[in-house]
Amino acid sequence: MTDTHTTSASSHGQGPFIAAIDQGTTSSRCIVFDRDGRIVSVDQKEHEQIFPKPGWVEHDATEIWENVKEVVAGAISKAGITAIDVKAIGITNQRETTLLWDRKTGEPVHNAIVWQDTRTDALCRELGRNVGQDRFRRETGLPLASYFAGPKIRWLLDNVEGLRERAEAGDILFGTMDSWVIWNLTGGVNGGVHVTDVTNASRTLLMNLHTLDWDEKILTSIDIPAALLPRIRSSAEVYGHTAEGILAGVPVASALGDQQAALFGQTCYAEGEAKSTYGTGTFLLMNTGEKPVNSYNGLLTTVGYRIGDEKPVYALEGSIAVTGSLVQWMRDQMGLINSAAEIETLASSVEDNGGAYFVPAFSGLFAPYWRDDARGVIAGLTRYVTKAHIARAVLEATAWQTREIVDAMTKDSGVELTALKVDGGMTSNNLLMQTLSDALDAPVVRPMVAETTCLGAAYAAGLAVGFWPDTDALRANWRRAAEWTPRMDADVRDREYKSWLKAVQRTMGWIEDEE
Ligand SMILES: Nc1ncnc2c1ncn2[C@@H]1O[C@H](COP(=O)(O)OP(=O)(O)O)[C@@H](O)[C@H]1O
Ligand SMILES: O=P(O)(O)OC[C@H](O)CO
Repeated sequence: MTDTHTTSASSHGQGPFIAAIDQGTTSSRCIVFDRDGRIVSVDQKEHEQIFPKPGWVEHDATEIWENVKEVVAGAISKAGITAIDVKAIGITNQRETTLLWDRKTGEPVHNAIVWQDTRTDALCRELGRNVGQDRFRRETGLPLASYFAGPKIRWLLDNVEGLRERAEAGDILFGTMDSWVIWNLTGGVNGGVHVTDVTNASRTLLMNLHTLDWDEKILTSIDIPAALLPRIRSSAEVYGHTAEGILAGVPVASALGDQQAALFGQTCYAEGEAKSTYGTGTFLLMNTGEKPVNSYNGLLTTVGYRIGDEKPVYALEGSIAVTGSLVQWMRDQMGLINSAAEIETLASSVEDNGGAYFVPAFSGLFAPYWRDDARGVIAGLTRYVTKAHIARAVLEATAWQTREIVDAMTKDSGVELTALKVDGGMTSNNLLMQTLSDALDAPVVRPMVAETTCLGAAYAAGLAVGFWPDTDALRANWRRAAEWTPRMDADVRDREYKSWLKAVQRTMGWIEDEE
């Protein structure tokens, strides 16, 4: 278990406090915040990544729930507080990761299928032929891709013996990790509430973006029974109360997908404000106001957040599947570095990439291409290239992928980014942040509290229970911690970007229909 940024509650007065749970792709964490949005305590625990076949990624949801309980107890005890000091709990989570469980026993029927998993490639192609790509984009704001939850549910119904009959009888519940955590927190088999929030529901391919309810026609065409589905609620309201444990009786008062939570934590409350989060993957979201904006350049239209009965706020999103996980791959699968931080030292030992470009299309390519048939390549290899050049190419891959998203965002929204707000684990890498600023030709800024995902969930929960009065009070908490400005010559930037785009083309069409 890791324990970072931990301070005692006494240095932040006597509270009260808000706790946030972030159920992420690699770990679960709980952070306690004070009224100024400062971190009081943190506890975090990683869970196993299960890779049963190439392209398949699963999590054990029971292990995740045990870890969630442990980190909540850890963060509360490190803060030296009790349930009385905690006014609400907020939930944020890895999105799209899909779980079905038995309503009566609380047992998962299968491991959770993780957002990165590509097992539904062929199913998506079949649905595209039978139902049509445009239909999904129009109603849900999303392209038909293995990334989203709907096809994963259908795969489980088709592949776990007897499951469809149990689902049709109403014995099975579906949830993304928000629903699983909330259901368990609020009592599980003893009356747990089965809900999701509108941001998480907007990632299923099953929610109509205009009505903000499940779309019956789409459910019929993917062949998913409505009896499985949770009720869709706003992102900030009291769903129920914690049934037992260290926080028994505390209201569970927010849920947002982690990227939307980061948008909220970065206080992007005005149209045109954007943030980019650098974790396992990278996700750039721009607030587009009260109406969904269609994308014609490969971005997703999604719900940004909805506070109680207020109008929903929409966002355009550019999703990149592999950024921090490429650094993990260099460490765990290749053994070229011993820690994620070491990639900066290795990459800094050379001036440039030595002509190498690494396109990590491990789960196909997400935005702006949405190509399930792509797979990773390292292009431009010669005998000159060393592991240090590859390390540099790994960092540049994150920067150029972001540049492609920013270009698409400008085309779709008409908004030129004057600066990019960043957060997430990779932003501790200075070389990467400088490379990003160079690739974008724009300043990159990081706030004082880099844990914006948990902060956003805490903010939404705090608004729901009146701990903070309004979003203006939250804006006042945002403080700049670091800024990087562009240093690269324009002609070098143009040449490098062109080479990157050429390398991207080399990834496509690797997987053929019959595979
Ligand atoms: N100094 C660093 N340089 C590059 N990548 C890093 C560095 N530190 C952490 N990472 C990457 O950041 C990711 C962890 O960030 P985090 O925001 O905790 O991710 P998540 O919320 O997706 O689990 C890991 O994939 C790790 O490889
Ligand atoms: O858990 P993270 O931070 O890797 O985020 C995953 C995203 O929500 C996937 O859409």
